[in-house]
Amino acid sequence: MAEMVVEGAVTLNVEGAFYNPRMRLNRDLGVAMVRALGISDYLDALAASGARGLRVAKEAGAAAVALNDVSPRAVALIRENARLNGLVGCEVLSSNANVLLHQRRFEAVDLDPFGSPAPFLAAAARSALDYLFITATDTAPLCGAHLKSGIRKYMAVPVKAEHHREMGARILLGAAARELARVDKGVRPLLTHATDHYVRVYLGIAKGAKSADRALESMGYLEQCRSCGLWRTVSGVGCPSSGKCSFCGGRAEVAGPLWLGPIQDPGVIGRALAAMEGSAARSDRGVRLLQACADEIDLPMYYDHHRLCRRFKATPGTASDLVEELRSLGWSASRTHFSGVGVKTDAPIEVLREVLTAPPPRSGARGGSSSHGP
Ligand SMILES: C[S@@+](CC[C@H](N)C(=O)[O-])C[C@H]1O[C@@H](n2cnc3c(N)ncnc32)[C@H](O)[C@@H]1O
Ligand SMILES: [Zn+2]
Repeated sequence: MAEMVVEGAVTLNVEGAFYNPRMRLNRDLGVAMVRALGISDYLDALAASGARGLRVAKEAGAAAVALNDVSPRAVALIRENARLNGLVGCEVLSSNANVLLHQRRFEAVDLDPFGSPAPFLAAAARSALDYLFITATDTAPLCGAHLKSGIRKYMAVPVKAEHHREMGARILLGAAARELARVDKGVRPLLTHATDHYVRVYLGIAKGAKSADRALESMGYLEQCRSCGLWRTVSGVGCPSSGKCSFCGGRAEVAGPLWLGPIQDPGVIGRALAAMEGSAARSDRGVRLLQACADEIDLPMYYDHHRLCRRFKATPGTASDLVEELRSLGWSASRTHFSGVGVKTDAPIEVLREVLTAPPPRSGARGGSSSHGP
């Protein structure tokens, strides 16, 4: 029996294999990124119905696309769907992904597992020559809600905090960077987003021990205050934590190791935007998400505007007002795709408190005369 769906430029029979229509945006962006990066040799390592890999073959024009799944039913469907869409040139494989990834090398490897990608990271780090794309739907372990599971899967301690979505992305990026470093490869995140129930990262890979060493310089820890929400980053392999918040004296917890380096490449994202704008699978949400990722300032973590206002007993304006006020004082600030109420800034927390608790009209603070400018 056939259960047909149309997604992007392909028609798929998804009867008896995993197919999640809510992941369409994830696949739309994947196609746009493959086009933006000009990838010609791509492996969909956990392909299910083949939705992702077949769309890459059809819409991104990648010359050599391989699709793999360990399930015989999935493999039969991938073959059928490849035929149905005139994509008989695609290679269909039926291996345990870890065996395949140890046996062969691909320009780009895409991991889209059930839950955590952790069981596949080591083999994928070996196989991927230039690009590694990873989806993780185990957001509770990544973000700190299931602490022990996070530690087991990613050998890192996530701290549950207001910026938990970015915490999850950076724990995943850190785990990938360390796996790649083990095989003398350095990593450069090109696009990172946390959307709906998953985190998705697109990594560029640079070969060589020196590249790996350079990438590991972006690893570190995050000291997080339980009381006031202040955080500070600590780069390097050791984490000298006082255990005490320097702002309010509250208890500070340590998260990590995690990735503290840049997570977006606006140049690549701009090309993905152009690819998406010109494609049949253009989606408003996809365009908005890419634009937001390109526009956010690339510093670790963000504040939740509502929580900041509650903490400082401030009358809430909007997150955009706060961004504008910080910018007018000379600080870097932006909204973030991670949260509708998130604010990223390099301003210290003292400045945030002053800005939020300044007597109205807050616009009186504009004009750049503050002694707190950078
Ligand atoms: C979440 S689904 C993939 C969804 C697909 N990428 C998409 O976009 O529609 C995960 C797939 O991984 C397959 N799988 C699980 N463990 C595997 C393994 N060790 N090797 C290969 N395939 C595996 C499952 O059979 C399942 O079809
Ligand atoms: Zn504090």
